[in-house]
Amino acid sequence: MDAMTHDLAELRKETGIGATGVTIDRDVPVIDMSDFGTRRADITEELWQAATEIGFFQLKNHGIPQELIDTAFAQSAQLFAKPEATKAKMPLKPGTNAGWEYKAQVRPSTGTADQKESYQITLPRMAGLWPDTAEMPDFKASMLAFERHNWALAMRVLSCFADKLGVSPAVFIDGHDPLSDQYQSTLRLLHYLDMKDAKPEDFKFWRAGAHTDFDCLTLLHQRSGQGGLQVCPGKDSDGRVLGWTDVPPQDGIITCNIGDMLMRWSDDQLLSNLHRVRMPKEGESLDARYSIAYFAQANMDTVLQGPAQKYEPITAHDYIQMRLGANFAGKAG
Ligand SMILES: O=C(O)CCC(=O)C(=O)O
Ligand SMILES: [Fe+2]
Repeated sequence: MDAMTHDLAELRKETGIGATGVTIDRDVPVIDMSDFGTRRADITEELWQAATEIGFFQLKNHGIPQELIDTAFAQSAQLFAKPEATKAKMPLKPGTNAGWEYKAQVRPSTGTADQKESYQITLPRMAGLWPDTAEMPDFKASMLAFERHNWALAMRVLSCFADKLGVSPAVFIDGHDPLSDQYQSTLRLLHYLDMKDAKPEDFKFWRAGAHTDFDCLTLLHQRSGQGGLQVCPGKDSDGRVLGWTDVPPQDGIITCNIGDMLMRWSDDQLLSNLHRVRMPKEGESLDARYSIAYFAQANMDTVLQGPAQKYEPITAHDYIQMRLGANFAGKAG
């Protein structure tokens, strides 16, 4: 096939959100958060540009101690290494974002389950869902500390967006108040399965199928050498063929994306775009992959409405219910 027929064939095959698409090299901006107190205005401009143009950015010198991140990953690996019967005592109740699940998340974009297990922490919903303290004495304290640090960083980023939106930072900070029983931000520990003994056909699945996040802002911690995250800034998509960009993990860097809730809350100024986790390619490590995501999601009773009032006001609770409903109807999300 010559290049042009090949391109056309590729174009026909690779359409739709769940398809492989094409790979495009491009940079996801890395934003330096150091000296935030004095550099706030500049940092705000950089965050705003990235969030309004592609919806993805990376943070360095973000202030979360590396030791806390390493401990959270070590505790996560210990948890996932426990026997299935132990983990099954902490089952995820669908729609709660709390507890453990194994290959239970089916993405509407692909119709198949993500090749992963996850354990999710949503603080007001954790009764009976923490691992046994005798077996994992440091788990809960490490996760609580890590969760709070992620919350604080997320609020710092949201405060910058508040400045540009012309609203008080309190709109976001009170809207994600962690002391409220309405709090529904989530720390999600992720374990993508080892592919060393996998069959060739297993590689046609996704570690995480293409989706946008429901929340306001996601902070994603990755481990270097454990790549696979790909992002798709909408505006570069070529017709219906989507262009995907690898975001290789780097030590000390947190990858962030805007979620659907903040897109609505900002009257569509801040962009929630597609991302996914692909299988390892030939020559890449077939080991398990671990990542940890913090989803800053407004409290259930927070009313979402942007400054330009483009959409009707809606509580974050009703918004999530609406999105879950759309998922069951087979739409992307
Ligand atoms: O594990 C990753 O790299 C991405 C996870 C993700 O996008 C999600 O859980 O929403
Ligand atoms: Fe995601």
